[in-house]
Amino acid sequence: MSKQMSHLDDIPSTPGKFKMEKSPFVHNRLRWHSSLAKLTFWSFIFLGLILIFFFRSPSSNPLPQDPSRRSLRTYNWGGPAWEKRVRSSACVRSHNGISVLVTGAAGFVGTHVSAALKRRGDGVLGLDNFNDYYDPSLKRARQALLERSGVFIVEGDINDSALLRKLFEVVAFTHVMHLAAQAGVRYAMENPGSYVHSNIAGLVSLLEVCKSANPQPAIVWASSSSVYGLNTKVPFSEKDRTDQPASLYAATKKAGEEIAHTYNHIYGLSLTGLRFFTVYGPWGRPDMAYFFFTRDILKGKSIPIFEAANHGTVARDFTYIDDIVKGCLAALDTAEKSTGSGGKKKGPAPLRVYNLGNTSPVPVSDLVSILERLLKVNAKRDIMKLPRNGDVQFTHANISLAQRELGYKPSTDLQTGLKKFVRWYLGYYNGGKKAAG
Ligand SMILES: O=C(O)[C@H]1O[C@H](OP(=O)(O)OP(=O)(O)OC[C@H]2O[C@@H](n3ccc(=O)[nH]c3=O)[C@H](O)[C@@H]2O)[C@H](O)[C@@H](O)[C@@H]1O
Repeated sequence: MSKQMSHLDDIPSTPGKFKMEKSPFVHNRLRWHSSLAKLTFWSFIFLGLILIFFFRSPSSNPLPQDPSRRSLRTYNWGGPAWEKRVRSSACVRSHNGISVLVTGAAGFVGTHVSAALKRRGDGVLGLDNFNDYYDPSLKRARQALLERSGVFIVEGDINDSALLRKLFEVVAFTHVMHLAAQAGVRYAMENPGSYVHSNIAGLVSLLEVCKSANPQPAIVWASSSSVYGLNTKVPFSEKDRTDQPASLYAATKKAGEEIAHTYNHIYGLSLTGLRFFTVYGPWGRPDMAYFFFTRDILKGKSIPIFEAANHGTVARDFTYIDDIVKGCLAALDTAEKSTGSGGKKKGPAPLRVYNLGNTSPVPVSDLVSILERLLKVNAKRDIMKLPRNGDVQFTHANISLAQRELGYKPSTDLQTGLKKFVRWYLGYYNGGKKAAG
């Protein structure tokens, strides 16, 4: 050890009592030494903080309360028992049946489509992240319903590529019915990130896995009537312009249609987008107007009814769930195979888009009148100007393409459909006594 070092070692530990050496060399060494000590000290503190954070991290404590951080949730999957359930649920039980991965299976449309597929003997495996955009207990009740008919819902996110790859490893799905999405037009202004997460990143994650699967599945997925945005030509036909979305929700669905084009073009994936028009019915979504109007009419709360400028009517082409389910099954049945394999395109594959609507728009105020009659309660109407929150004034589907190519023929008018909804609602929420989310 050098002399100088031993001298430095003799420095008193109380800095205030230390007399500075004149030599600049000694001065620098001293500063270096004390900075090293400080650095070590702070590194320990920092490491300690990281360890504390790690052990309290969301893996064991998901953050369902914060919707923008839903992606941080982790799910348990894997293992022989889990694989057995996956295989058994996806097992085809009818001659010429198909095996379908249904994403968003605990959702409104997902539950109905899964049940219908299972009923006719197809293999069905559900996937859902059970997020808390609306009351998750409703999703759990739908899950219980599906479980009773033999459909297993894997808990996980479509952004989890490892999980998706595992599912395709366990089952050679012939089809994917992709219904997992962040829905709702107005909520996009509150939580834009969740739309990008589910409707764009999630879609790409799913298509990436589908493109590499061998065999590649055919994919049918939920687009939306909202892609017509500010289009004023009615009824809306698939050939009309869709480049003026009025909400971020609509923009992400439109982006989905363009992304579908790319994966079809490069990888030969068979892709069918279905533009749903305001789907309603039993087991529906509590964020939709017909649902929370029912809840609030029963509670005696006033309901906001939007109207356009100059008392202009706001109307929707409300479409009953059973008609939508028939359209979904027909889209799956007519989807030709994807042509690629192992991520390589072998030839052109179909790329389709269909309107699934009811072809008869109903003003929102008429929807409220029907509900009043069915519930036998007068609504407290609060007529207000259509807020600038992404809503469009009206929707109206031209369904001739779906009629021709899918045999789609909606047969439920709003009065009949709402009657079925109200019957379910009163039963499910115990005559309105149980709280509706
Ligand atoms: O078909 C579609 O493309 C879309 O249909 C619905 O969106 P929307 O038609 O806006 O359905 P609701 O939120 O149930 O609204 C229905 C009607 O009630 C009106 N409304 C809504 C809320 C409210 O407080 N007051 C009110 O008058 C809306 O302006 C709209 O005309 C779904 O929420 C979307 O996920 C779906 O993609």
